[in-house]
Amino acid sequence: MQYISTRGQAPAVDFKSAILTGLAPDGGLYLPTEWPQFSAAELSALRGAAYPDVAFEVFRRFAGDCISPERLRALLGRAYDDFGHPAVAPLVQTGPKQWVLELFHGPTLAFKDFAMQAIAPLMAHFLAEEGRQMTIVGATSGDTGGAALKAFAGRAGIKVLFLFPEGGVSPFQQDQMLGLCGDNTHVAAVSGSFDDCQRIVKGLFADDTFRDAVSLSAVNSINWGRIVAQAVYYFTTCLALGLPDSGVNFVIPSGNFGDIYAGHVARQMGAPIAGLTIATNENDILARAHTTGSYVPKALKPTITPAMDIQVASNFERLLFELLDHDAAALRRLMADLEQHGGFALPAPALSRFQRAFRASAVSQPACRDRIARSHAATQYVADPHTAVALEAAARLSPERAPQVVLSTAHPVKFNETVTEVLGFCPGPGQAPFSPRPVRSVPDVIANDIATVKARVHALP
Ligand SMILES: Cc1ncc(COP(=O)(O)O)c(C=O)c1O
Ligand SMILES: N[C@@H](CCOP(=O)(O)O)C(=O)O
Repeated sequence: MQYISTRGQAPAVDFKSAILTGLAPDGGLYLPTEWPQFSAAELSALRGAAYPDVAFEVFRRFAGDCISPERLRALLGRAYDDFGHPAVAPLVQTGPKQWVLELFHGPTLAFKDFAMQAIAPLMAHFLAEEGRQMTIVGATSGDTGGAALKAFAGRAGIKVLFLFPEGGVSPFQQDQMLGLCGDNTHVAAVSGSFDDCQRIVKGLFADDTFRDAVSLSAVNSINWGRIVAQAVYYFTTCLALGLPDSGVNFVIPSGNFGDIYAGHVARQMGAPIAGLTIATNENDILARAHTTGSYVPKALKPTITPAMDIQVASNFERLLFELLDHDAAALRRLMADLEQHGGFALPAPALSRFQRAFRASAVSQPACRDRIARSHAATQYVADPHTAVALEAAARLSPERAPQVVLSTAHPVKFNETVTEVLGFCPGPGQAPFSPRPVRSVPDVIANDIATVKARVHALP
């Protein structure tokens, strides 16, 4: 299978190059030239299959020409060993037709573990085959960083540096990242926003000399491997719910548009998905773009859902490419407008496709707090604030025949301040009440500019 760049100015590559490279050399995001399919019979045959077996079937369709089935099965067979729930991605029923898909049973208590635990061994395998080394530089609003540091710790030939916005992640997330720093895993706080961190990472990729000198790669959801790994739980959910004829309605707390885009990929591959709803916080560029077609970032507002405090949603570029009928030149023009003029307007046909394929809802902080309280009162379910954003968006949808699944993207303990403020308590990872540690570590803070980050990367041990 070949992968092309959304910007249309880089050569097509295979799966191995796409995931080792991260971002295409023309600044675009890699996409497959076609959607591999699951037939109805192939899906039915997977009913009751274990999570790693479904993951194998999804990955094999994208990567089968780059890795033997035996090796792929062996790598994925171990990828979910550190998850704290035998179902890996369990469903908890919270209403007659509503389930919460708990994606926080991985080693860092966030949905990012699903992808990192799968792509880290895969990337290490490909890298060893090539006899190469690499430096991964990433941007995080709190969860990607922790999951990546955990998954890549101690991997030979791979250095990792994650940038996060100073004061823009929860205390638990910050402590977790600092605690996961080691010989090859590093973090720095940037005096800026997550969007600044993401802009710096893309800026590093734009400098060919730097990129080659450090053998730069990315494991944010700009990396195609992340999307494949995240598509898996949409399949396992549809399978667990019996592949209903009505399809499944998913509601997804969204920021960088990676998680919901993975749902779109699963749908394109044949998963019975009836609906995909974008749930945003008050940083609502995706919901505004969906309603009006105007994709214009506003000043960032810090919220109680910091992991979604994002204005420029990197994976929206992948969807845009499809909405524009794969017209890379048109996409480049819109991206140039975003960079030079602060935004763009979706052409009318693209907007109407976007509206047909997705629904969207923006949730305020009071509504999010209220939903944490109401969910707990009604069902005893303790939702983290990001999950609560999606629960609130789900409550606003008109009732439908299809089962509704809300993605729970982080354990409540990662945002225990807000949960405790609303409910008076917060469960810890083992369900015991959580008590915060009194002493917190302090990160290095670096300037919000590319030159500083380059120097930092060159100085990595
Ligand atoms: C807890 C949590 N929920 C939701 C999101 C949003 O997901 P995405 O950026 O894939 O849209 C993130 C960040 O990615 C997150 O960490
Ligand atoms: N919320 C994310 C932001 C980065 O998203 P990614 O999916 O592109 O890695 C985080 O927690 O870091």
